[in-house]
Amino acid sequence: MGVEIKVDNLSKSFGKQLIWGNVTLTIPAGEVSVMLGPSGTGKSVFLKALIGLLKPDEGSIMIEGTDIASCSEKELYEIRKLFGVLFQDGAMFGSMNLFDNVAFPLREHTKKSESEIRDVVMEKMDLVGLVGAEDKLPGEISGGMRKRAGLARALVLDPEILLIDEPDSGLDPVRTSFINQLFIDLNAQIDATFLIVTHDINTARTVPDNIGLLYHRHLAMFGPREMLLSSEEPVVRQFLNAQTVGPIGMSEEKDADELEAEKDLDMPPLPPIPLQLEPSNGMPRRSQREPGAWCRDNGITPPPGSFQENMSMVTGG
Ligand SMILES: Nc1ncnc2c1ncn2[C@@H]1O[C@H](COP(=O)(O)OP(=O)(O)OP(=O)(O)O)[C@@H](O)[C@H]1O
Repeated sequence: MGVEIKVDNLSKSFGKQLIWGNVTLTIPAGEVSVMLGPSGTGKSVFLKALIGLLKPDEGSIMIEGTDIASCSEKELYEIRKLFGVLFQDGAMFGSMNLFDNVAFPLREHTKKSESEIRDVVMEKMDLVGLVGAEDKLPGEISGGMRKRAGLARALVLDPEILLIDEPDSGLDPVRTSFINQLFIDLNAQIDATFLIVTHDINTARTVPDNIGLLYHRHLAMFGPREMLLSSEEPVVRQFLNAQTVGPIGMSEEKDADELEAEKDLDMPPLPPIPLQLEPSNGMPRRSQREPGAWCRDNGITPPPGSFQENMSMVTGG
């Protein structure tokens, strides 16, 4: 289950404004990947390109032999059936209760009977922990519950790829932890390919198998979590450790004067790499790797104290 997304040399501009160029990466099948980047670097534009809502100017996006960037509307319609999308606010219809919101894609895209629809909806409501809330209106529930309902709706057509746009927006740290745990538990159960766009450094450090970083109109790096968390590359290191020293400034890149002023400042040492979040039932996910395996296989010594239980969260410096 889960399919690979192979992106090659992708570029997108609006008018004269280049959003990003030469983006090349393979999002592995069945794994959880996170895309990070400062505000305005085009993370949402990237998600929209993946589902064919925005056409890139150059490059290809191959999914199961179809190039999303150049295929016909008919092919796009077919390929979109592989996707589930969770938008930032859950994108619920305000006048429909949660049951009808979650049932909506089934009523639109399948010929299932109402009793079959009820079974699927209740199964997905159960997966996201919302059984009992079917009759509630979106306006009557918390932001966290709305996201869960959006997730249930994204799951009803049994997607092979789940795209999730800023799941932590508007959520407190506890709700964010719960929803992160839900993603890991879901990935273990359905084995779909997950791509999560987020600003939350703690999510990026603990949840995914892979991390990507969009910065300054290009993809700075994409690879296994341990590769980025042990990277000395200044942009990656600054962003993933939420530091002020480094090339990223308040409004994207620092200018020459700012960089000159901090040239004698050392970047703080890399913090330990935390353990990756595991499924709550203790059964490993198919794509889960042993802690430290990537570092060991690549001859990298992880920062001291890495992969220990009960490590405190990164708070930056
Ligand atoms: N349809 C559009 N037409 C013109 N410009 C657009 C369009 N969509 C996005 N942009 C521009 O593309 C840039 C990247 O936007 P995007 O929303 O993808 O950034 P982001 O990285 O997701 O930001 P944030 O983290 O703040 O959500 C912005 O400058 C935005 O104004």
